[in-house]
Amino acid sequence: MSGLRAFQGRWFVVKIGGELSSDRPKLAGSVGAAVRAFLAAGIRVAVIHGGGPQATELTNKLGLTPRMVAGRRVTDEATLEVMKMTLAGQVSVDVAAAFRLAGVPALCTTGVSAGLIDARKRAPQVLTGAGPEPIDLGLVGDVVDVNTALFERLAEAGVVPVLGSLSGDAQGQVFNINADTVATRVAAKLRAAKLFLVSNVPGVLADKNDPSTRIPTLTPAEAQEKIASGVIQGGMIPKVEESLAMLEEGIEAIHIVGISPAHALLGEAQGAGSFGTAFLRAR
Ligand SMILES: Nc1ncnc2c1ncn2[C@@H]1O[C@H](COP(=O)(O)OP(=O)(O)O)[C@@H](O)[C@H]1O
Ligand SMILES: CC(=O)N[C@@H](CCC(=O)OP(=O)(O)O)C(=O)O
Repeated sequence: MSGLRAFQGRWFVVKIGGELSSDRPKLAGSVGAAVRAFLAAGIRVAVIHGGGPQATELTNKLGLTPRMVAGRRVTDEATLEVMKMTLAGQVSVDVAAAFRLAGVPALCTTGVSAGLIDARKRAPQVLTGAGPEPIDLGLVGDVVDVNTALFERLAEAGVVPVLGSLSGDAQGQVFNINADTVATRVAAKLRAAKLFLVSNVPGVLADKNDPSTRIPTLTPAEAQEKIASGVIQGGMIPKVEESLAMLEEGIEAIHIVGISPAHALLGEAQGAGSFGTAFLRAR
């Protein structure tokens, strides 16, 4: 625990993938317990959660067809309704319940609230792995600004802001944003000491089907090579790309870490590369 004291007064941002919210005791015993330890060490904590799997499941139940391009969801009006129901509904409440179980004072909402995350529509752009043409993802946003003053006030009040990855603009439009993207932007704006992307895999794997092949640390060049050679695929591509883009923006270290074992997040916070994959700015 003593190693954590070095981060007193700094921010840690923790992103949890949507699928982790379905097992409340597991989420409470891993991420919840780690966040409690961070707070006890005087660290400020913000949490961003996704809800991709739940959204896909509800989309299918409604008889609609989910469409993902390079790990991002093409979002029309009907899809945005589904994202509101899952991110601001089911997943938000399940995450709140897990943090209650862990004894963490989490205030669960979305980036739309009080302009915590200000966004605008993402212009069509070329996406890695999706061909040479620019892709229009519909009602998908880019983060324009983060209300860091409100994050600070919430932290001073002893509250952990927990945001589903919806955002909005001052005209009242709501946007869907990949939760990894929101987390990297929030961490950069808060000049976080650490960003943790907690997922269902223990880190970046040399063989994505073999959890024993975890790569402890990666330089930006090594990570780019692993994307180009196809070692890093699917949902891991935006995670790694967003991480690399933000490393130069003031975040000291970004860690991709699993939900198992329960002490993985806490252990990774105390020793980079010990339980996950760490991207370090200066190596
Ligand atoms: N080299 C790799 N190492 C680890 N995971 C990988 C790799 N390549 C692809 N993946 C896939 O990326 C997934 C994690 O991304 P994603 O499902 O988007 O996570 P989350 O929902 O937590 O954001 C893993 O479940 C895995 O199938
Ligand atoms: C634009 C975009 O792709 N948004 C994501 C937001 C949720 C998310 O990122 O959830 P996970 O962290 O569980 O993957 C989506 O619609 O799936």
